[in-house]
Amino acid sequence: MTAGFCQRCLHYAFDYETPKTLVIPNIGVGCVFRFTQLLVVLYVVGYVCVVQKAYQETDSVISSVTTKVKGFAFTNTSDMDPRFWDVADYVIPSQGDNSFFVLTNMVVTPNQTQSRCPELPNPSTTCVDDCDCIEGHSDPQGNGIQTGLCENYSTTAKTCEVLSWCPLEIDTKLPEHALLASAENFTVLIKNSITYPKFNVHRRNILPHINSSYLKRCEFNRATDPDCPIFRLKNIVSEAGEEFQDMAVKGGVLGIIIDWSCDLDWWAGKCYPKYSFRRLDSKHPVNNVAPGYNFRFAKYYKTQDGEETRTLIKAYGIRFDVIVFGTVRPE
Ligand SMILES: Nc1ncnc2c1ncn2[C@@H]1O[C@H](COP(=O)(O)OP(=O)(O)OP(=O)(O)O)[C@@H](O)[C@H]1O
Repeated sequence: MTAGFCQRCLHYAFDYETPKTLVIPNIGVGCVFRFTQLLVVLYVVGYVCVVQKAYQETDSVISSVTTKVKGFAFTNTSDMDPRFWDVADYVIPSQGDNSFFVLTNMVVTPNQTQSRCPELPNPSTTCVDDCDCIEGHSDPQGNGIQTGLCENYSTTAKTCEVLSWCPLEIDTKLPEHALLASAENFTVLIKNSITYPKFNVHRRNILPHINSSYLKRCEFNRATDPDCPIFRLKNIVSEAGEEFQDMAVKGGVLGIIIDWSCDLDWWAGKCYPKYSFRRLDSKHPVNNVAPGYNFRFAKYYKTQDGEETRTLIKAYGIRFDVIVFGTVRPE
């Protein structure tokens, strides 16, 4: 037992081992072997080194974006008094976080006061007498808090009365053609500064060769003015493959994508913004439930006798989100 153990130890310590080379003189096997070697070399040199440049360190972009929209519109419809619009009227809010919203269509309900009025008729608000209405009941889909009374909405319909801002908004009256159709000719200046902190690279999309007189008159055009940071809204929407007037009716979200991927290798040496545009809210061709983008806001007034009134606006429009991305590859 002990002798066997000692013998195994001696073999382990003093046996000499060497691999034996087997040569297979066969063209087919040789071709497969060389082809596999070639694939490995192509992957390492071609893809990892040349395409991916995996030998380089990379850094991600830090960016700041500001926008300024310009343009005027004039509306003269039967629903509203003739009205002139400038940027302070149609960009809501006036400053956004990497985005700006341009009002294109709306439902306006003027002269609302805090009072009582019959609800808009629908299966849950129609009533025959007061017993059908519950005092204090409020439905988030409704327009106010029920008073418990059943009132005449029209000569043919009775609905539960609500405490609310009356008269109530009737948003089925959304104009079929966008009210601010001329918003397509508004322009936006996008100022974008970026930093790659690891490599101390700073750039802005107003490139060094752009002077103020050029900035006053230029407009982005992929062929003729690819460096101009002023974009016409219609062109942004059409480059995203959409029709401005269609999108303006119910609103939507559009992405302005700025790619700052830089390669600072001496033979590449480029670090310019590349612009692209795409619609971000899903426009499903079949399921067209709840399309577009809208929200409500109000402007408040006081009448001469001190009563508070407001104009409610259900605003439809296009929100433009500026999305900046990129990585830098240093020399
Ligand atoms: N949306 C836009 N469309 C066209 N030009 C624009 C737009 N926004 C700014 N500009 C022009 O770009 C230049 C730089 O704009 P910036 O906002 O930095 O300066 P500004 O003097 O405050 O501009 P302004 O007083 O004209 O609003 C100005 O000549 C300005 O008129």
